[in-house]
Amino acid sequence: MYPFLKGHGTENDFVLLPDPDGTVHGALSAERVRALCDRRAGIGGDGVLRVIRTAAVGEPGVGQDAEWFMDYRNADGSISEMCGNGVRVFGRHLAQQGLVDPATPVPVATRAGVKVLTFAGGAADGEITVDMGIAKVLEETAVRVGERQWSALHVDMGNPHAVAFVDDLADAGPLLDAPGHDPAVYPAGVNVEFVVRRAPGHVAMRVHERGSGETRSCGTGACAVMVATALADGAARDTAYRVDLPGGTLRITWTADDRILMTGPAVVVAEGATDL
Ligand SMILES: N[C@H](CCC[C@H](N)C(=O)O)C(=O)O
Repeated sequence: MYPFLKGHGTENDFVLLPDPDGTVHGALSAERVRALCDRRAGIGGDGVLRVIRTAAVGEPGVGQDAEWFMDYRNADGSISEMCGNGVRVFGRHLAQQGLVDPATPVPVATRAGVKVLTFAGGAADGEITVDMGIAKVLEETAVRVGERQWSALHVDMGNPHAVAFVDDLADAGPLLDAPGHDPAVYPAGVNVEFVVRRAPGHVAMRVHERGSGETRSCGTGACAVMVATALADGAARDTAYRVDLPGGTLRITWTADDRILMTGPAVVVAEGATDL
């Protein structure tokens, strides 16, 4: 048996695996990740967050400029560079375990670089703001669901996104299969977001995540949505956007120095042991 915890950020939920020195799970197989995320035969989750010291990772490009590394895996076992909701839950766990001090900014290493977390409350309460870094705005592309097609904007938040504005969030129907996309634009797959405007500075979205299917929320996706909307609106920098998702609300700002700040909740709901 080995320990796990369960947590979520706006109902994007994760299985956390404490593995500080990397000796519990070794390479952490895709098969184990799938078993853990299985909502019937396993614990259930949109992904796995392995909690490992950066010094124990040994992956190229994972710098030593943060003590902890978030080893993120999608529910299908695939690796992604970054998870916005996940990094807030990751930080909540570190603070609750007394492994970091929530009174000061907390750097977390990821495959998309170091993200710095700022806690509004203490270790166990209050929202968390993540400096998500610089958004890369790339080309116009398209996504297809069934017979429908929409133009979309390719935004890179460390992971790939296609943001499509729709008239009604139901237009995309039951997002059971991955929306079609141009493999030349997204050779490693893509997270697809459908957005409607609610009011100035206020949008609502649904998301089909690469490697996890439709989820209740996607932090990097909400950032990509905010960037696409702010560009379309011609919004000034430092304009705060409210992004409503099926699982909750995130607040996102594109700062004057071009960084994306995302603020939202993070909760650890359970802990246990498993031999999955
Ligand atoms: N499925 C995404 C990773 C998780 C992103 C999402 N859960 C978030 O909160 O950013 C991908 O393969 O790029």
